Amino acid sequence: MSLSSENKMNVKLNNKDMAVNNINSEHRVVYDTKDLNLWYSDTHALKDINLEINEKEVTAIIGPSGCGKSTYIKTLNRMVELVPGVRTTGTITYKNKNILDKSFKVEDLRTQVGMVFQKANPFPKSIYENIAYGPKIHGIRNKKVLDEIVEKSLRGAYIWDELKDRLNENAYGLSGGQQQRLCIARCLAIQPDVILMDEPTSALDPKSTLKIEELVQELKKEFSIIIVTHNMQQAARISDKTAFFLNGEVVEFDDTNTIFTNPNDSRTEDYISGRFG
Ligand SMILES: Nc1ncnc2c1ncn2[C@@H]1O[C@H](COP(=O)(O)OP(=O)(O)OP(=O)(O)O)[C@@H](O)[C@H]1O
Repeated sequence: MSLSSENKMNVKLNNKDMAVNNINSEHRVVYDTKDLNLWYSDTHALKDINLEINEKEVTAIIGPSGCGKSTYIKTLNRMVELVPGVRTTGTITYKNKNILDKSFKVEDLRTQVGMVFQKANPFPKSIYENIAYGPKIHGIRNKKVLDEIVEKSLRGAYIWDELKDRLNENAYGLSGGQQQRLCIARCLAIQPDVILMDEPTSALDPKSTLKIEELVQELKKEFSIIIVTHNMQQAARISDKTAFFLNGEVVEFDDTNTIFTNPNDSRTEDYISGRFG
């Protein structure tokens, strides 16, 4: 994994730049979802979802409360199956394998797909141990190697300079925004292919939010990122593709620029212009 230098904070956020990015990009599909349905017992939460998510892009999932955004993102790492009574049909192909197939080992997925939650959830351990934990579980014991992983991961999450002299302090002593970037660094330490983010900035102030948004723009050079957000401006600023969910269905999935400037479906237009949701 080669992480970008901390100095590269030159982020292009306006629609024109995004359009140029989209035209120039030729990405392979990282997740191919076909005819996915999901039920929580009797609740039909996802209905006939078909989505091709490209690698090394930011894909935003938007839609009103209860439309199935979190359910979908948690299906991508099979976290959703921890809920009793969940049933799925259809397929999600990741690296040529259907991850919903019973024979697919969920552990294989967890080493390749990291997740960042709405509320930062560091372990009650030192900053260093938070990052070293995953690599240690995967058998890395050499202190020098762990030191390198910790530094690289914190640099990758643009938080090395802030934390390099505090590595032995408890992570609970960090601000909310710092804790969230620490959690992103913890994801990077397992060298994932994909980072799932479920409303990662909804509990943060505008300054911390901006830092995470800038970080996402840098991370997409190395990783595929799927982000659930309630924040329309955020989706418009940072994503390449946007999927609009409503009542468990995908109403529209397209280049973010198209979704926000020229949507096909009147329901998309109504939602992004704030007429409901
Ligand atoms: N653990 C669960 N058990 C039963 N039903 C659930 C569970 N989690 C979600 N649901 C239902 O599935 C549907 C989709 O919920 P989900 O949390 O995916 O929506 P969301 O779009 O992420 O909402 P929000 O924006 O409020 O987080 C809702 O009807 C919800 O009540």
